[in-house]
Amino acid sequence: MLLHIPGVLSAEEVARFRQALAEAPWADGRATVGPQGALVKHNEQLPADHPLARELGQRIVQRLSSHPQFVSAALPHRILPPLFNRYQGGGNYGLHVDGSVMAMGDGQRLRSDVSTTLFLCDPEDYEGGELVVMDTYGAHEVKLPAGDLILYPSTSLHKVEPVTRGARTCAFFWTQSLVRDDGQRAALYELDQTIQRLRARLGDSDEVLQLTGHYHNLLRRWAEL
Ligand SMILES: O=C(O)CCC(=O)C(=O)O
Ligand SMILES: [Fe+2]
Repeated sequence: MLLHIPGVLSAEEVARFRQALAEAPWADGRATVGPQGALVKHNEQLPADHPLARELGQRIVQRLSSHPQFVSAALPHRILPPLFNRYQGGGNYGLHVDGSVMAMGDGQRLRSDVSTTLFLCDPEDYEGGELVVMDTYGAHEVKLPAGDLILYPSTSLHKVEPVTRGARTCAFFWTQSLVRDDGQRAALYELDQTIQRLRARLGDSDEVLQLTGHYHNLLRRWAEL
């Protein structure tokens, strides 16, 4: 499931993030990639252990942990501390698949189920730089307003097209979901969203309560803790 979630950060928050990141010590993005990715990755990243990356990353995780739509879609078990990247002057990231098991930094490991890009610049700030995600229906080009995010299954091949004018700055991170299978997660998301709409129309009727029970019983079946 590819899902666009708008307005995760406000315009003021994005401006503060961008101001702080403009003065950050950007480094070669190949520092955090395996041998296959290193061949196709041409961007810059803020080092993961830089205090600014930690502080801004924590704010993003905090926001998302209480964001009903993100929680419903990703069913997060663990979120890898967000990283920040920048592409400019032809910078790009060729077709790749994200690593399946990642080090959390605190000794724990995380299985990447859901990949996320949170845009910190607007489409008119740069030329190119589309995130292209492949699925059985073909290639999906994603270029969102600042403050919006896209989530997509970590099982997908994807790439970032060359940025030929301006700069593209984003936060990106991986989530280990309670439910590893994308199809099961998508079914739970759609069921949850339908229940929310029914509840808004009918209140907590018996049927809404029963459907909520079905939702939790499916999650109970599929969740891995
Ligand atoms: O910049 C992006 O939107 C995605 C980055 C990416 O695919 C990665 O770092 O693995
Ligand atoms: Fe990637």
